[in-house]
Amino acid sequence: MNVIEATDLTKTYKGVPAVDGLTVTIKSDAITGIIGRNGAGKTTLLKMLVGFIKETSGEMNVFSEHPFNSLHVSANSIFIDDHMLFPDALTLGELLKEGERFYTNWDMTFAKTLFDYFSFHPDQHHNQLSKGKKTTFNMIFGLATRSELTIFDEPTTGMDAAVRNDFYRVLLKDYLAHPRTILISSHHLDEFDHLLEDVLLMDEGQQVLHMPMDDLKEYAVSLTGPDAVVGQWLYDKTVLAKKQSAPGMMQAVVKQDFAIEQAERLGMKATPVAASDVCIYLTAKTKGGIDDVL
Ligand SMILES: Nc1ncnc2c1ncn2[C@@H]1O[C@H](COP(=O)(O)OP(=O)(O)OP(=O)(O)O)[C@@H](O)[C@H]1O
Repeated sequence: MNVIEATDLTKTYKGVPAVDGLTVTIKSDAITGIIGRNGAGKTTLLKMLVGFIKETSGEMNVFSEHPFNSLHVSANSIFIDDHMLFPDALTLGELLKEGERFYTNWDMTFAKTLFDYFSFHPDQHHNQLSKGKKTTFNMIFGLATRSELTIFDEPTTGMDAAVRNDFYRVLLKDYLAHPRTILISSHHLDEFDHLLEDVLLMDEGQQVLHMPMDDLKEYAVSLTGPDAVVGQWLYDKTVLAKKQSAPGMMQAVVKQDFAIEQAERLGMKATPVAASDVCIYLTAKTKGGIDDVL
């Protein structure tokens, strides 16, 4: 079943598209990564899905309802990012109690276990926490809601490496015990690719690809060999990147839609390309790198 269905979805700001004609379906009970470079439109898409902002055009359904102003969508979804606002007057302990009051699936035992593990104190206030502690509390709150649609927008901002590892482990364990639809947006696919079932890669408000993580891992291959051999091989292939790897030798990253043994028989060395690198190649700008402008 699909929790999210969007057709030709567009959001513009002063005529400039942030999300640009996106057609996508997201299936239920899976963890999907929303990946893209800065400004790709990830946050804008996610905020439309939870009804925080309204689309400019196109159609969108979440739990078969239009999410903007939908009580059903807001009661069954949560959007977690590092700007989450909580009332300053309430302590962290009181915030957990409010969570329990509002969210029907709230798990207080789970929330308190994590609260203690990460050394929070019930009398602390959210606005007095450090940046990393704020995102850690937000993560606890978001997971404890057990919302049918749980969205993390850049969830590990400010967390140190140990807390980031803990976050991904907790997320996976909790998801396996309580499957639900989880979206995680990030630039850093390599950090959490082991959690994902599907990946939606965005660029300039549009979908670049949307596929199972396992397929993305095999999407491309790197071939290295003599210039003439690789050059000849590439003429009917989809080339993601190429460079001179040594004098007379070329390295090319190509879409893997051929039998690798064929390339190896011609003397090329084939090596796998990590899913995160595939995303980087597919969204690389053609203007060149920073070294070309400075
Ligand atoms: N409230 C707004 N007013 C005007 N432009 C906006 C607004 N929100 C987003 N944009 C623009 O829309 C585009 C997409 O922004 P968005 O925040 O959705 O991207 P993102 O993929 O989440 O980026 P990042 O990874 O940097 O957080 C950007 O060009 C951004 O400047």
